[in-house]
Amino acid sequence: MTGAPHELEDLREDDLARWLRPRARDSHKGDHGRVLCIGGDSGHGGAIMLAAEAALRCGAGLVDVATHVLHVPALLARRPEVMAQAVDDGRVPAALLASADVILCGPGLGQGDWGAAMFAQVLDDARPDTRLVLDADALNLLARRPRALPADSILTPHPGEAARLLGIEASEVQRDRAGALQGLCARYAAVVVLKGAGTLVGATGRGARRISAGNPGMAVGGMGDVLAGTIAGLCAQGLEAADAAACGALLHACAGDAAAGEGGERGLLPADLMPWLRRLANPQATA
Ligand SMILES: NC(=O)C1=CN([C@@H]2O[C@H](COP(=O)(O)OP(=O)(O)OC[C@H]3O[C@@H](n4cnc5c(N)ncnc54)[C@H](OP(=O)(O)O)[C@@H]3O)[C@@H](O)[C@H]2O)[C@@H](O)CC1
Ligand SMILES: Nc1ncnc2c1ncn2[C@@H]1O[C@H](COP(=O)(O)OP(=O)(O)O)[C@@H](O)[C@H]1O
Repeated sequence: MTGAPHELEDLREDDLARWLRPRARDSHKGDHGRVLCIGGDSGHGGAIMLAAEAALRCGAGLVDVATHVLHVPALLARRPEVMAQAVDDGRVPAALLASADVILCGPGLGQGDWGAAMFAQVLDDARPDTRLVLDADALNLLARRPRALPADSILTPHPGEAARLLGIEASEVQRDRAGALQGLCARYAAVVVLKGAGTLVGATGRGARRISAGNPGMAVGGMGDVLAGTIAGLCAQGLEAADAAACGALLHACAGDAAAGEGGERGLLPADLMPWLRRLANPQATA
């Protein structure tokens, strides 16, 4: 993000090619990063599955998942490429934390003891150079007990979560989305993606970016989980935090529009975005 703090840059689909360059012919999976997805408490297994699949479809080299024991068979049946580990005691295996380039924490995590313990473990024990993407219940836990975050952490609140993080009402966030974005970046010293129609992406001291792609068909449970996985997958491939957040939000919104173009907005499902994420993540191939 290069703009002065007061500038607002509108991003369009063409901008994807700025960040999504062709791969080196001799690259291997280790070059494309390892993402650890943490979440999916009882009743919310789909959230972490969608996030993990999105990370893979955006090109992450390796994806681990730490989730509730109940969800492991379904996850592996749907996506055998994911390396899933059951966590029943609220402790993520140390080896998983140590090997992650990016940790996505929050989709379906819940706010009970199980999720809270893993969230605290991530903040306490992740390597200092591991990038964090915090979504959904990780944001709710952070709002309940604010803590300093590692540099360049990425937060992906919807207006309800943004309101909890700022201690205000969601209607106030929506009345002044740019102000709320600025407030979140400053309060948490993080890169922030404020979701919703006209998603805004910001980071302290830099101009915000706005994404007008996306459509109301995307207003359905699980769509934000796909976004979080998308951003984590791009981060793992070496994009800087602010660029991974902007590129991920743009890619996700354009995939939502492409998928809606096929069958309409109403009834659009988060999983419908997966083939489009892949296609749009290779802009040179589709140009
Ligand atoms: N398949 C799965 O496994 C799925 C699992 N999921 C997982 O479930 C977990 C909890 O998710 P959740 O949806 O229950 O809680 P959350 O999103 O905080 O909503 C609660 C309240 O917040 C508000 N609010 C929300 N959006 C708003 C907006 N745009 N603008 C303004 N306000 C907004 C709104 O309050 P209201 O305005 O109705 O008072 C709403 O009722 C989480 O971990 C997630 O990953 C889901 O992703 C679904 C699919
Ligand atoms: N009307 C809309 N226009 C554009 N994008 C939307 C619209 N409604 C929702 N979205 C997008 O869909 C996603 C919804 O995320 P979120 O509310 O976190 O859902 P969930 O928590 O169920 O996964 C966000 O990326 C948001 O920007």
